[in-house]
Amino acid sequence: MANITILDKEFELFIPYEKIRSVVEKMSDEMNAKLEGKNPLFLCILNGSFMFAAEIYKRITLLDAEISFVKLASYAGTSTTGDVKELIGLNEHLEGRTVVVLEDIVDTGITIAKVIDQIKSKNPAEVQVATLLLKPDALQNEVQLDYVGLEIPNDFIVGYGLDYDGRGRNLIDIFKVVG
Ligand SMILES: O=P(O)(O)OC[C@H]1O[C@H](OP(=O)(O)OP(=O)(O)O)[C@H](O)[C@@H]1O
Ligand SMILES: Nc1nc2[nH]cnc2c(=O)[nH]1
Repeated sequence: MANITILDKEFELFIPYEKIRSVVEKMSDEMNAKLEGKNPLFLCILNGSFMFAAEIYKRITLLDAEISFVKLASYAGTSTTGDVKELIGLNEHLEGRTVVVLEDIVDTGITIAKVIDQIKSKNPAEVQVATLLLKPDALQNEVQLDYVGLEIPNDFIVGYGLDYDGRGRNLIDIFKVVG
């Protein structure tokens, strides 16, 4: 496939959709087995995870499963640490529930660590974390990951929900930056 250009960057095909689909199928099989008999709440972390979450969730066969959509929003905090991030859109009571976080990518691990902290503060019975992609060489801290689709090198990627400056989320395959 020919390279594509988004804004000022060139990208080459990296993970074709057929590969993504087989990874998603394997992950959802694993979740169906591990979550049997539970009433799990899947939490899609917007924006990037919308496509991954939809494809996982339609393969979840548990009749007691539920899904919700949340976003980690930044706002100018007054704390000395500067940037404060808060999970918004979470209306469900998490107390006593099994929560399964759905992320498209864990890069530095900063986002998922914040998400896990905020979910745990609401006293769920258990938190499980699923990510389609993991960049092991970029991870800054150890993070809890229960389901990992693919480990990838530390290159910038777009497609399948992931954007470059708002563009490229609609690409069905995943592309990586050239150069
Ligand atoms: O491990 P990290 O280095 O924290 O990076 C991972 C996060 O980066 C992306 O989100 P982004 O902040 O770009 O927002 P978006 O999902 O709305 O595109 C992605 O969806 C993850 O949530
Ligand atoms: N689009 C995109 N978002 C990211 N967030 C963290 N890593 C990445 C990446 O490689 N691509």
